[in-house]
Amino acid sequence: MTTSIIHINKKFGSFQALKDVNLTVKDGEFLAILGPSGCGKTTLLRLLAGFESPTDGTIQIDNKKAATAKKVIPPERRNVSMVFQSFALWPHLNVREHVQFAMKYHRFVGPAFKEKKKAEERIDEVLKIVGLEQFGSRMPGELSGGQKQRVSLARAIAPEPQLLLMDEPLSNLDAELRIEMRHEIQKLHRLTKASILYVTHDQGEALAMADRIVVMNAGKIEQIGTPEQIYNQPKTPFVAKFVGKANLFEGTWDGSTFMHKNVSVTWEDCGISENLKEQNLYALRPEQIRLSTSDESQIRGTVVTKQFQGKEYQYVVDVSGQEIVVDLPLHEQFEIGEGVGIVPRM
Ligand SMILES: Nc1ncnc2c1ncn2[C@@H]1O[C@H](COP(=O)(O)OP(=O)(O)OP(=O)(O)O)[C@@H](O)[C@H]1O
Repeated sequence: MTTSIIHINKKFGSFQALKDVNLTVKDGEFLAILGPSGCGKTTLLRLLAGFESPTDGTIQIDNKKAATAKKVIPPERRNVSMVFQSFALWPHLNVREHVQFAMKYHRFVGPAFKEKKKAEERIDEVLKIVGLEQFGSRMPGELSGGQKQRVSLARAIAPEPQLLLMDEPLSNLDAELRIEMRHEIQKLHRLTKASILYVTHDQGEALAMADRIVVMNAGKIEQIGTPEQIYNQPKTPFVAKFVGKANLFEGTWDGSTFMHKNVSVTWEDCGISENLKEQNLYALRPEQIRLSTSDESQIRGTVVTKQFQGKEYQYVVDVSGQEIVVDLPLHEQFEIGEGVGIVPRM
């Protein structure tokens, strides 16, 4: 099933939350919507679920118009399920009843599941998929955060939706559990073969799980691409900074050579996107820089902070007022106050 978002605009009063958004979710694809707080991620998901209507534009699900400014097909008539950040469980239903309820009231449940025995088998199956086969009679109040999120995943996949919408499903879990659940969600994607639209502000989650990432900023799409394209070839300064935490240097490009704006330093192209070149920028991620105490670089600065990160040290170097972030292996140590040169690792 393909879902298309065509020239979508969404206004709340005079505030425009989405600005001419165009996007296609391919059949079976895992698409992450990545962006900072308030950029419009949840609004986009709510439009797809049918909880909001667009101010302008069209949403097409499975080649049918699901929403325009004039007509919106309600959530229960779309073959779509949603998983919420807050789990959204019903306090009076046990685990098994949550899944049962979703299957009973989901209009698209296949005829096979309408038969009681088949429905019971399907409930057993999904509880097994999410690892809750022993917890069927537990009430939500008797479950941990991770188990609650597993219930909401089971409830969402039970009716076999073709599009699964996930709104920051892991953000209420602790760091270790989040990493574990990333694997679970990927497994679930393989098993269900549903298209997944996964909203997150965590770049690690998006890079780890998605087939493609849509980076949003202030209601607009900045870039769409595979995790590798987004990380290695950011097209805009925002994507370079938000996803790769890149340092941006201003200068001029002459073919494949970059000349720094203030000092006579030239750098060869290490895969900078054409769009950044057109803006006369050179992006270097923290791990693409080394520091030097010799005079091999004229871009000189002073180490202002040094933080131990386990596998590396992270330094901030002040270069004429610009803060350059650099990650160095443990054996390349510098001290706060030390004068250093910035050198790309080619
Ligand atoms: N019902 C509403 N009425 C008015 N403004 C709204 C409404 N819903 C969302 N907004 C505004 O639209 C913008 C986008 O909100 P949205 O919830 O989509 O952002 P988000 O990217 O999901 O953020 P977060 O990561 O913090 O959840 C925000 O500025 C928000 O304040």
